[in-house]
Amino acid sequence: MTIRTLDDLLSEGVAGRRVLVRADLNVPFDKANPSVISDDGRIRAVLPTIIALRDAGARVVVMSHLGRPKGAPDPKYTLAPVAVRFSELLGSPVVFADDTVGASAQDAVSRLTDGGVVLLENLRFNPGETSKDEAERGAFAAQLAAFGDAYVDDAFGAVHRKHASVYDVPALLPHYAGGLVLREVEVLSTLTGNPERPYVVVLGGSKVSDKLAVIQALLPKVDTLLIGGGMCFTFLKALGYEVGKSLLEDDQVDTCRDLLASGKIKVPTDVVVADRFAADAQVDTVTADAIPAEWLGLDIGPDTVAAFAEVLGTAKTVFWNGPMGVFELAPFAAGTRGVAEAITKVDGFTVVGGGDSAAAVRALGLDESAFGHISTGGGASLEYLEGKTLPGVAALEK
Ligand SMILES: Nc1ncnc2c1ncn2[C@@H]1O[C@H](COP(=O)(O)OP(=O)(O)O)[C@@H](O)[C@H]1O
Ligand SMILES: O=C(OP(=O)(O)O)[C@H](O)COP(=O)(O)O
Repeated sequence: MTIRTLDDLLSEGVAGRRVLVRADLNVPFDKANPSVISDDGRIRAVLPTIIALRDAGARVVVMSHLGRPKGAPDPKYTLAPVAVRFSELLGSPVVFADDTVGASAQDAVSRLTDGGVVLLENLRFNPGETSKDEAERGAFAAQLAAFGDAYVDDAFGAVHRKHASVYDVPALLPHYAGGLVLREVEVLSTLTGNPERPYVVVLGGSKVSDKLAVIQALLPKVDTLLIGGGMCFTFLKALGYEVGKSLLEDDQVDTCRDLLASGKIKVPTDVVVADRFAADAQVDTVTADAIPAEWLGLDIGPDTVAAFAEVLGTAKTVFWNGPMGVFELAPFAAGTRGVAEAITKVDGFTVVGGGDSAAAVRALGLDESAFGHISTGGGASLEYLEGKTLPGVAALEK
């Protein structure tokens, strides 16, 4: 099945046409200063698509989610600061609509002139975006589709979500893949064929339940899986250790025990623990079987970094998603830094995927060019590597 691309749309001519672009502007904010964007990589990643459309005279309507609000407006998750940064990077105005499909959005879209850009408020403020009910999703999709004459998906980080803006809108409009989606899929496809071995996958981060589901499918394809970050504690619990107040998916402990039986998974042997989730917390490094009851694990320890680096030293293909610890706070950044540095030394093809993982590479001042590819999508990359059909890609193929 062929996918029509942004270039196809541009060659059809877009001057004066309204083009609805799904972007993934789900950027991280500074933990100490929550109104400040700490990494604008995802905004930069979609700029070529927006610039091409703007310069061709399209009327561009951009839509995105931010975080995981619960289907209702929540000021904590407004895209307003993203619109400001977006406009700075674009070098031209971005009109922010302070609702998604309501009066403000309708007004902003109706006032668009050729080459103008509107950003709608967070899609997830509307329950229809993420609903499992097809009719509810479809109704929201119809409201969004009314804003466009064509649809471009350049939200690689969200193509694994069967959400209205990703899956249902393309069924209602002529649809095209943006350059970012095409490039990401092209690079990741080199890992699904016959990756050079040893093939090592490193997983961390905080979206524990999402990722535990992926591990099962990924295990047969990889030689070694290194587990750090928030997800390691469910595995440590499966080994019979107490994990204090660390992130834990209690109902997944049995699954983790089964996964460990594969013999391919390495988990931390030491952990950096803290008495609370804060940069000025009391901090200690303990063996993985000695996490104090009231404390929480916020990074992998130095012995684990050394053991992971040894495995990575022999790897020929590496995929890494999810920070090894809370790298945003200095006392918990060493694990992520150590593993990232080990990956930069790999004599083979390396891919880093995920909004926060890519942000970590930049925040820690690592050389981005030392990685083979830095993907904007963590969960999306993982599901692609797992061999799953991605709803967003399937919708573009139809
Ligand atoms: N031990 C831990 N406990 C709590 N949060 C963690 C831990 N280790 C890493 N994290 C957090 O995980 C977040 C990133 O997770 P995730 O969204 O899954 O990664 P990505 O965006 O790269 O896919 C970071 O903000 C980091 O602070
Ligand atoms: O941040 C994202 O994914 P990632 O953390 O897996 O890279 C995407 O914006 C998707 O967000 P979601 O996992 O809340 O659907």
